[in-house]
Amino acid sequence: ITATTADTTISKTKVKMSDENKKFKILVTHPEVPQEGIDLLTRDCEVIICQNVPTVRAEILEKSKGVDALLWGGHDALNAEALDAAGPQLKAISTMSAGIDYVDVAEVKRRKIPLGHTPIVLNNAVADTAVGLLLAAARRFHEGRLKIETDKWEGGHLNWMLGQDVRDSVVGFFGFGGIAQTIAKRLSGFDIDSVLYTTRRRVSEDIEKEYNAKKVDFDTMLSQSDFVIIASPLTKETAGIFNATAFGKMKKTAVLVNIARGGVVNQQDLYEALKTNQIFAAGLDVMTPEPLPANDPLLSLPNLVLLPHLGSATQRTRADMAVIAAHNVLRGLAGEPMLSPAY
Ligand SMILES: O=C(O)[C@H](O)CO
Repeated sequence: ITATTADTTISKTKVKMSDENKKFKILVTHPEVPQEGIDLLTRDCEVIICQNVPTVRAEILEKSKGVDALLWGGHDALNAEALDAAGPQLKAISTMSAGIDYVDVAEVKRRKIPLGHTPIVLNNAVADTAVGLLLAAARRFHEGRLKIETDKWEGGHLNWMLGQDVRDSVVGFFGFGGIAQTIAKRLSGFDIDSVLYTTRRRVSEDIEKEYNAKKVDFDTMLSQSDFVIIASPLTKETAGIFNATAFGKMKKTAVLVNIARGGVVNQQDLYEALKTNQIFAAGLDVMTPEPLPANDPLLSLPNLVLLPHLGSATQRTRADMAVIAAHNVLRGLAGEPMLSPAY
């Protein structure tokens, strides 16, 4: 098994018993963690599973008391309070997500607790979602549906509801890790011209060559891209970076896609940019807050395609995430390096 392909066959990870020859105790904080992951944990350990959906913090804190490991199934804050509730015997934690913006990583690190997460196995599913949003926004799928619903289908025109072409376009990425590269791979099949990317570190020359990609600064990426795809983690540095100033630098024909975290975008500024046609359209899988209330002004925009954070939501991907998270936890308990360590 590797972190790239979650193989659900029997793993080689063998968990040693603790000193007292008792089984390690693991809390799974979400009742819907796929069985494939639970099966791995129950082979050698005692597993406690929280019962509430959506998760109830009090239940998680109560049940985590005295456990050796946590499989953190939801996006609840994983902070000092949660670590204190578990107690000093806690030896390993894994989330079941790629993004870990809800984890106080510094605090986990300070306590020297190995922390894992589940990137890579969701690259394909999230990239599919990104391409879907890009096409839907560029070709006005949501607006088209609204036209039909409101009896405004204007037959007979040649220039009605024209969208943006993907072929020969320049695609800009904010963040160019595994998910972004998987999106670029898919888009190369749409005959795009080139990729511009903004990251802290340059990717390898081989990767640049493969995707005809060039590292540029943020402003250049914004001003020269026909499509701008946000694929970066949410950090202090990236929070709200897509604001009025950024939208002002983008082409009027540009399409924005966000499959990362809602907090990277200043949503009020995005609303204005779409409402005033400063940019052409946007497709968001992530927003602030989640769930977005049904009366949010964003829902009134015809040039905005919205999805309720479905990026990694396929059966296979969820199962893969559970398997990787389970292996992370088991390896942490065994004192071995995790499959995908978060730090
Ligand atoms: O970060 C992730 O893994 C995705 O957003 C799904 O939670």
